[in-house]
Amino acid sequence: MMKKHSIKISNATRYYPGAAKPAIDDISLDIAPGEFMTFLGPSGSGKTTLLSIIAGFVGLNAGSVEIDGQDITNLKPHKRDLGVVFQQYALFPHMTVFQNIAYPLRQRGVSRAEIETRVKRVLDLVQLGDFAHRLPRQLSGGQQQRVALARAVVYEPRALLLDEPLGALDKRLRDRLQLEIARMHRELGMTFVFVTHDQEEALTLSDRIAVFNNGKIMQVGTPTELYRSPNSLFVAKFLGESNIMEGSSRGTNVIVRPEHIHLKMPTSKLGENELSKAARITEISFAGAHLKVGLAFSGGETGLSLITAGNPLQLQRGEEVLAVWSRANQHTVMNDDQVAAASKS
Ligand SMILES: Nc1ncnc2c1ncn2[C@@H]1O[C@H](COP(=O)(O)OP(=O)(O)OP(=O)(O)O)[C@@H](O)[C@H]1O
Repeated sequence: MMKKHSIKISNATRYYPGAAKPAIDDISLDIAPGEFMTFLGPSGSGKTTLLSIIAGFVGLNAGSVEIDGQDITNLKPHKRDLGVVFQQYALFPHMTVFQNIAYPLRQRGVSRAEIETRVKRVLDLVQLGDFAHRLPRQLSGGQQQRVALARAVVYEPRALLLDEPLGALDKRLRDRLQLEIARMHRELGMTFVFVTHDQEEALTLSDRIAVFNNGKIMQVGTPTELYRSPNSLFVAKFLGESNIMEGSSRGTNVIVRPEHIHLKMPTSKLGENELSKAARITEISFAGAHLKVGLAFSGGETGLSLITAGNPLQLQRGEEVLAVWSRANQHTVMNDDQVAAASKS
């Protein structure tokens, strides 16, 4: 188990040359020692820029980065002692797997015997023990990326920064490597900062997720917190499907997750803490254990209900129903611009 390190970003702002608005707009974030932190957000929202700021590849116009309380804002990348893995594997093509992984150790003047031990250990960690003498071109994409992971952790950096490391892989391989990355994080106990635009990947892997939009972090929280209590429409939409309705006060919206919407006959009586809206069924589709029921609410919004398969009500497309949910399962959120404005401190 390695020593665990914290990363602190304070009021970070970065303009790319000539840009009218910042790629990173006054972001502050604390990453705890040993935490698996994911930056999640749409393309262009600033995830890679913030990761590159931590790595030292991109500078800041304002703000600071600290590791364990030490200010590293002006430290050169190679002095930061951070492991980095990008989407493209960037292995040395003429070196074997062993030589690739040994490279950062050789550069640091580690002894031959120690190199032998450490490379073996990380090869086992990424389950490539039998591939030490192959060249990168003799490996699959997934295997190459495992070599890149091994090379990034072999010198025991203070944290591992991963920028869409699974982005170039097909879905099946992606799922497998996700599990391997989760296992590596558990076994190493190291701080991981992981960039993705794939919400499922973020929910599977992360201790906490920072949701990016337009150079700002909209919300930071555990997967459960973000899913159950999103603070904005943006976060609600980005993490799964929701029913979104206008709230009772101005500038607010009410959201309810599809699994919390029950369907009843239009004349049904409501319980004390139940709320409802009239709706017409636009679609019914089978999704394994659930039926997915598409809805058109009376107010014009579209919605979705997930009900356990079996269809006891014999629902039909075109039918008028009552969409019902309990008060405890609805969340009132502010509009996105109000949340973004409030996040500035
Ligand atoms: N080297 C650069 N020069 C100028 N503008 C840049 C540069 N790199 C990124 N940008 C801009 O900064 C903003 C944030 O980009 P960034 O790559 O950080 O987003 P991202 O969330 O990582 O997106 P993606 O998921 O597509 O990688 C974008 O508007 C992008 O066009």
